[in-house]
Amino acid sequence: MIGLFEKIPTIESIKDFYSIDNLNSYTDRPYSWSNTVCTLDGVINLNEDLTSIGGGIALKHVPQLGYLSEADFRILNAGWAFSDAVLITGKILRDEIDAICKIEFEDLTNLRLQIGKKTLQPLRLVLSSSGHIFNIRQDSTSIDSKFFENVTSKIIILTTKKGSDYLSTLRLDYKFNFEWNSNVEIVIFDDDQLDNGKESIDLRKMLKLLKIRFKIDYLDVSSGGTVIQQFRDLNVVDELRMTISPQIVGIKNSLGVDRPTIFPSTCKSYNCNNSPLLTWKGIRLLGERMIFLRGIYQYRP
Ligand SMILES: NC(=O)C1=CN([C@@H]2O[C@H](COP(=O)(O)OP(=O)(O)OC[C@H]3O[C@@H](n4cnc5c(N)ncnc54)[C@H](O)[C@@H]3O)[C@@H](O)[C@H]2O)C=CC1
Ligand SMILES: Nc1nc(O)c(N)c(N[C@@H]2O[C@H](COP(=O)(O)O)[C@@H](O)[C@H]2O)n1
Repeated sequence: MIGLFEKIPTIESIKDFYSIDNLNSYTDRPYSWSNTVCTLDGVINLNEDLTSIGGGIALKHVPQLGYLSEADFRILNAGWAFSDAVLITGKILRDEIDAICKIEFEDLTNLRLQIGKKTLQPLRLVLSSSGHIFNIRQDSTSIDSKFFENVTSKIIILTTKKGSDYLSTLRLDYKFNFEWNSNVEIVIFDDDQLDNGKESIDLRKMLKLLKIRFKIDYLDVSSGGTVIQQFRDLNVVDELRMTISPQIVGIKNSLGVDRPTIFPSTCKSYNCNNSPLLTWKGIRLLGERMIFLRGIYQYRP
């Protein structure tokens, strides 16, 4: 259960840490885990620029510590390798212009095939009620998006009628300079549920559709805290997977703007009798610095 990771975690160590043997999916939803790297104070994006979060949170550019971020990225990819689909959000695509969410290690795509997956890459799912899934500069007449460049593995955009209408207007207003081909599918949900005055997709309905229509048995939720928290409050996330980066950064950026966190303050209020409890299934330490956690949720009425 407890162990050390190598500087570049080996495929054997990864299988040992993340194996999904003996974990059954459900009839009406996928088995799911969240996948996050955060600081000790729970921050998941320093919000200082529009680059990958590995740079700041996972200490990518700190002298002598860059290997921590490389290991974290490999573990992130490993979560994707064991999944049938990866869920991110429009917010992520707006905040991280480099986000791609594709497995970048050949031994991990091989591992997928060994464990019976039919494709080299999992489906990529984008949740966005508004359809705002691009970072559009004000002065721009075209849109760049690494995520939508050369789409060779399937992307599903989970949105509302309003979001889909917005995406249609974008197609007319902007000259798309990326491929928007038959590998991209838009699924429209009823927008009858309101959250703080904004349309919000019913996540239970979404999960049922993912399971029944898209045959997704294992779902990696690589989204931010807002979505993970909704999953937890609905008791539909089975595991917490988290890399803890050894730094404390404060919940506001240098301009005083709030940073996103893994546990947002809008979370339902629990007490010690009904809070979701975790059992640690795996704990790994890397270089006396970074901690990798894998815990199973126990929900209590
Ligand atoms: N460090 C890490 O591991 C990760 C960091 N991030 C960072 O976290 C930030 C995003 O986190 P959060 O602000 O918590 O946002 P989030 O990624 O949880 O997404 C929130 C957005 O998703 C959409 N959404 C959420 N629930 C929905 C629902 N039920 N129906 C329809 N649409 C829904 C809405 O557009 C909402 O604005 C970004 O800055 C990103 O870079 C994101 C993922 C992982
Ligand atoms: N757990 C974790 N570790 C990292 O190092 C990360 N960058 C993230 N971020 C999430 O992963 C997705 C983007 O990955 P790519 O940079 O495109 O490969 C996106 O969901 C990020 O927020 N998570």
